[in-house]
Amino acid sequence: MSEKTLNPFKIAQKQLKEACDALGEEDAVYELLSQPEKVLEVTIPVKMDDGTTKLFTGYRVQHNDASGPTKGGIRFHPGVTKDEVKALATWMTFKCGVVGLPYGGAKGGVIVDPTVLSKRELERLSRGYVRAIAPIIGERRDIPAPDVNTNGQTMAWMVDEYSSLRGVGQTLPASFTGKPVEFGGCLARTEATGYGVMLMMREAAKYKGMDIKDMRIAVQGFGNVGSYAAMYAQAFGAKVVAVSDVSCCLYNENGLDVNDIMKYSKENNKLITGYTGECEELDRSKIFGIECDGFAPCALENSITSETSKEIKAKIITEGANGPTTPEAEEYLLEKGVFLIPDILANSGGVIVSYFEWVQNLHNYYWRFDEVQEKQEVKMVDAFVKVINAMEERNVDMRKAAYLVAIKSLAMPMRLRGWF
Ligand SMILES: NC(=O)C1=CN([C@@H]2O[C@H](COP(=O)(O)OP(=O)(O)OC[C@H]3O[C@@H](n4cnc5c(N)ncnc54)[C@H](O)[C@@H]3O)[C@@H](O)[C@H]2O)C=CC1
Ligand SMILES: O=C(O)CCC(=O)C(=O)O
Repeated sequence: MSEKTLNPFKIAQKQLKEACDALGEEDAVYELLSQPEKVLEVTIPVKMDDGTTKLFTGYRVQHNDASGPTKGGIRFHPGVTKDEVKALATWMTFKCGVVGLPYGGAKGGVIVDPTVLSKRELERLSRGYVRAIAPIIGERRDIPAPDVNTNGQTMAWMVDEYSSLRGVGQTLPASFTGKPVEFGGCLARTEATGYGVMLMMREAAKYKGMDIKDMRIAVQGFGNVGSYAAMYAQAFGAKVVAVSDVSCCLYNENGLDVNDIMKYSKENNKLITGYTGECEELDRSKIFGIECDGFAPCALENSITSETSKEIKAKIITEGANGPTTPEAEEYLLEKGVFLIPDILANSGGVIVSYFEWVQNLHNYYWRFDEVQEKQEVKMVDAFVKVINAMEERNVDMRKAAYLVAIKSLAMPMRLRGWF
């Protein structure tokens, strides 16, 4: 099996096993966390614009609800598989655990190429998916959010559909997060994941005796996470020398104009190819070999393989994507002395601000943009310090340390509930 097609669920289980062994936890902790509690597979019939009906396969996986309702995004992508959604749900449990949110993990996915669907077809698919998973979700049970190829608009359709289905004669905004601000969304949620990725780059730089202002940074993926990661890297004073997406890599050793590229990509079907500002357009694979100090993979799983890791020049990697580094690549990078901030910590900003959105929806009281970012920063920097302490105390790498922190916080409620 090539590393690109490695089963992410097997990787998640391996990461968990290693951390449980390092902690000396009872076998029951590994057993309980190694399998999701619920896996729902659904078939969604969608009436297409040409009058035909197409069937789509979707999943919702709830991994563990010991600490609270489950939480996690919904992905629309042709490469979605049941095991990928199981892995993403598992990682969500540890992500919520490491930053201390009162949630367990979940994730959803639909096998679809959304780029070939019209807006109307996408709306019908989103509503159909919600009708199919409605029996197992809810604002106190499992709260979905956006992920790859879904956004605030998708969430708005889903809240609308879910609220009518529940038939209580009222809108239920807390049933989904990542909604548009005009429809119960939270200020700073759109920016949250990318902002958090660069908060972690900044803290990692400090820990390594560097200053983010002196860093050259490269970002893979220019969607929600990657574009805001690049924007905040620049806002923190770093030089963003390269960004890439599925279409190409843009490079300028003197620094790119990230805001201008964001504007261009919005007007160009969310792609950066053809941008005519000051830079070179390279093949997307060139992002790995860019001369830089910090690298943020913000696209999909398994992009840093044993092959691409050999090209990476960065001293710090912050994983904006979920599962971007294969175990083989990680081993090589750690041996080389690269400081790697794992996904469950680095990209936790999204679910942290989703939690803030949920709290605001339940209270119908809304916070300012700067209040949200301040609260996000406090949570992430606290978690960073906890993980660094665990790393130093136990002499393990950052990923294992993050799992140790998360597993400790998960084992207690499971024990108190009498699950083992
Ligand atoms: N949206 C969120 O709040 C969160 C997302 N994540 C993770 O971050 C990653 C990205 O998610 P989003 O930005 O939301 O998705 P998105 O759909 O907004 O963007 C994905 C980006 O990746 C690019 N891409 C796809 N294949 C690529 C390839 N082979 N090479 C280079 N670029 C490629 C796309 O062109 C696009 O720019 C995913 O792993 C997701 O699970 C993690 C935490 C929260
Ligand atoms: O915002 C959320 O609730 C979940 C975000 C997500 O799917 C993730 O962190 O991978």
